[in-house]
Amino acid sequence: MRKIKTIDDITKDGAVEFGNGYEFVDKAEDADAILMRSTDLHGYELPEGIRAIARCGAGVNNIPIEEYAKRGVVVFNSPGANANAVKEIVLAALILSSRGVVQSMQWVRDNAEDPNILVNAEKAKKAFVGRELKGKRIGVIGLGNVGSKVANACVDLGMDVYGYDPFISVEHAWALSQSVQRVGTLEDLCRGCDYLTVHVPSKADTISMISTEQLDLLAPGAVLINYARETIIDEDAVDAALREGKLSWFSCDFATPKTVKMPNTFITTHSGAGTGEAEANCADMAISELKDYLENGNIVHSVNYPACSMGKARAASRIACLHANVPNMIGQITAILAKDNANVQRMVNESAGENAYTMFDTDEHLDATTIEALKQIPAIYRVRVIK
Ligand SMILES: NC(=O)C1=CN([C@@H]2O[C@H](COP(=O)(O)OP(=O)(O)OC[C@H]3O[C@@H](n4cnc5c(N)ncnc54)[C@H](O)[C@@H]3O)[C@@H](O)[C@H]2O)C=CC1
Ligand SMILES: O=C(O)C(=O)COP(=O)(O)O
Repeated sequence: MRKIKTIDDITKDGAVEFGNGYEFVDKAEDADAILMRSTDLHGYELPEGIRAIARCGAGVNNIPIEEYAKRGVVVFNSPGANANAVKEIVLAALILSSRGVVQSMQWVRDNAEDPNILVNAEKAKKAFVGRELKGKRIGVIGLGNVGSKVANACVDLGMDVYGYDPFISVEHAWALSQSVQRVGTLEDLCRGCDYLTVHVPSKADTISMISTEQLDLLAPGAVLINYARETIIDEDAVDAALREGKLSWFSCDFATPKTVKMPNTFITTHSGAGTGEAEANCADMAISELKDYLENGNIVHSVNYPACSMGKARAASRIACLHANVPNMIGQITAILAKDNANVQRMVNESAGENAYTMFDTDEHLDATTIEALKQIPAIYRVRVIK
């Protein structure tokens, strides 16, 4: 029986299904793998037995992925599985930031006792006059799973859409409408925008990427939308821009001690991915990633190890080595296998950044001393006997 520990409510109704051969455990100490969402694992004491973590969702800034890589723990996410949910809430934010919908509804509630409300509403409505999105200029920062969908939807709304993403994938470049105009610098993107929306991960080069310098380039009375992470905007700069009227509105998904005090701001409860469909998509993807890794050693959608696949484990034995991406690893591994006279059927070696993965099938089971010798190679973080 393989054992799974869940952290966070993976779905609203609690339903998560791994199928035969798996059971859920209460303590991470008893588990082989963790299925989780947004809990911050920095400072968490990860038990030695954990081999893999799957984050149901896109952002992994809540997980110390490099530290875990060095401990031989593969971290997965579920790219794209919640992107449509985020796209839809960003479209809502665009409209709510432009049309006084919430304020007008509030007026109606506040005047519910007025017997002449129908007539008085006609007089009140001028306070809620907004502007249309059609023809306005929007800058989209990050054209990945969410950003590319948002950009295309804004084209469909008749907006003048500009995109900035120096690392755009070929897949997302293909998916982008030809009407989205790509620009080469953040400054060129921001210049003259009526709307700016951010869809980048939180990492060293995106922390506070929207600050006074960028806000000053926007059109007067622009709208800023942040459904990515709170760290991406400089909160003091956004607060000042709102108070000075440089920004007319700010919509974000992150209630921080500072955002909650900002004027002209709508804040949701980190609900960008909060649909039943997104929860189910993320859980399905994360569960199949964990199962393929635990049962076959295959790695799909990892954020700290390379993709690597040898299909189902059918040979007598399958071994996986998680190690540093340094020279002569294959030489050292095969030298140990040669000593054991092991016949390797297939071997795959892949690397990504500082980390690498070597997986091989052999005709017979390796003996314990061979496995121990593999573990003793200095740059090896973990050896898994999958079968
Ligand atoms: N509010 C919510 O519930 C949700 C928030 N998110 C956040 O949104 C982020 C984006 O999500 P996805 O689009 O699914 O991720 P993704 O990985 O598909 O796309 C991110 C894009 O940002 C680009 N990028 C990276 N660094 C950049 C930089 N310095 N400048 C410009 N572009 C840069 C990448 O090249 C990539 O195309 C996630 O990392 C997460 O933090 C994602 C899903 C739900
Ligand atoms: O996918 C992401 O990055 C998100 O922010 C969604 O997070 P959640 O699963 O709603 O905790």
